Amino acid sequence: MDTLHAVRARAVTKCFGDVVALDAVDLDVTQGRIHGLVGPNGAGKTTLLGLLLGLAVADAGGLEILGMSVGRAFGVPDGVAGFVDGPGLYPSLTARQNLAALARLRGEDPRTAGVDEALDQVGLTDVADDRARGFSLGMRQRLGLAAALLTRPRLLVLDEPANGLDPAGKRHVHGVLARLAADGTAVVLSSHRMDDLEALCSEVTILATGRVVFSGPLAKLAAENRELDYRLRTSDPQAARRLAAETAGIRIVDDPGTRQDTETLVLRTLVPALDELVAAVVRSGVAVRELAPVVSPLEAAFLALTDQREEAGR
Ligand SMILES: Nc1ncnc2c1ncn2[C@@H]1O[C@H](COP(=O)(O)OP(=O)(O)OP(=O)(O)O)[C@@H](O)[C@H]1O
Repeated sequence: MDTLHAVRARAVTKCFGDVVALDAVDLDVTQGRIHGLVGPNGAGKTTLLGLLLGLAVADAGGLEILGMSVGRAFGVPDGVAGFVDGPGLYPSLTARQNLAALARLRGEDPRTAGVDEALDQVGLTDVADDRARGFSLGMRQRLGLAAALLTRPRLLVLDEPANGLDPAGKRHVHGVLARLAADGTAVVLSSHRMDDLEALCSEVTILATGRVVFSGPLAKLAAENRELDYRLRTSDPQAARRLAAETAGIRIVDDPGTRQDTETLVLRTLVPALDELVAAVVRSGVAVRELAPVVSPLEAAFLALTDQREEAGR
């Protein structure tokens, strides 16, 4: 048994009729890590999460979850919790009653199952006695997460967990996931929010039309040899523009978002040339007031890799 891997998928394929939802997908998720799944609509994220939750079985390939080979049986594997397409809740029960009912279904005493602690962790203590029927999408997501926490999972699987969350709700959920990972639980989540993925995940898998186009540490994407657009604001925009034009490997690009803003330059370049420019700007007595990528490295990689995929498929 491989104790380090919470998930090990090899060449997993899943079709719905003629649609190949997953095409020979490999996925490794290490225990104690938060692993993000990202991809355009229809890329296969929910299908893959569904396989991890035992909601469907693969047509081909090998899938090991928490060291156990998943065969052709449906059902949530031991130690796994989570949900896709929103959590299943009893609308007529309160938040607390929902969790108590789930504890009872698993044969536990609801008084000692950690119901109140779970509600507290996701920030729902104040509405513990309100019926789930009246809950917003974000509150339902948080209650679903609390239900998953009750099972003390070793693998937590979540489809778009930040959907509908307000900033406070998001802070709660991010905190819960980070604590779970610190305690050794593996978390696999999908999201369209690059900022959430960057804040939470140590690893990401980018899917496009059912295929893995990148899988690995986020840091590797940042370090990939890829040009990014950077916004540079200085105390002397004209001097900065002149220096940028003189620096090899830097292109000044027109950014529609800042066309009115003559103070800011948008530069397309690799990191070493950017370093050279910043040093030259500072040497010439000009202050750097702001320097940031126009889109994050993850988003840039996502756009580049998923575009490539579409080009290749044409
Ligand atoms: N039950 C199903 N029956 C038929 N086709 C399906 C079914 N589930 C998924 N598909 C198809 O499989 C492909 C992958 O869908 P999936 O829902 O996994 O993508 P996704 O990456 O989660 O997309 P989104 O970001 O829109 O949620 C799509 O083409 C979808 O239409």
